[in-house]
Amino acid sequence: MTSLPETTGTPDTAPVAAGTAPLAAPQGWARKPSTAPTGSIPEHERMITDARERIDTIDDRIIGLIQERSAVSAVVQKARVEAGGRRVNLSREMEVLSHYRDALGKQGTTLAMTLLELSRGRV
Ligand SMILES: C=C(O[C@@H]1C=C(C(=O)O)C=C[C@H]1O)C(=O)O
Repeated sequence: MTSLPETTGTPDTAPVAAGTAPLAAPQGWARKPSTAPTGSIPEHERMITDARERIDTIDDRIIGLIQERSAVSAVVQKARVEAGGRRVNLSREMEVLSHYRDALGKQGTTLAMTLLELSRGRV
């Protein structure tokens, strides 16, 4: 089976700060002429198909984790409401947003807001 290339070597851009999208591809991604025999599936097509299968598998895991997160969040919300509190706790939500922003940058905040909405509905 064709293995996916590792991303090696020094990127041709400096490491990007959190919240900044890297624009340039790492070195080693330059276009090469195809050496595939006529009529066969080109190497890059197989590599893309393999990589997309991996992406679909990763996405399934992410979706499962989001569902698990929502279920755990619902337990916390229910317990608080049953104890006479509010379902939403904004200071805790700020911690969640900071966690994602620190790890992923500006889009991390957007992602965390979507996760919170999936976990507790719109406020
Ligand atoms: C789960 C909680 O309840 C709500 C849901 C949160 C979440 O899904 O992360 C965070 C804060 C609360 O608005 C909690 O307070 O921890």
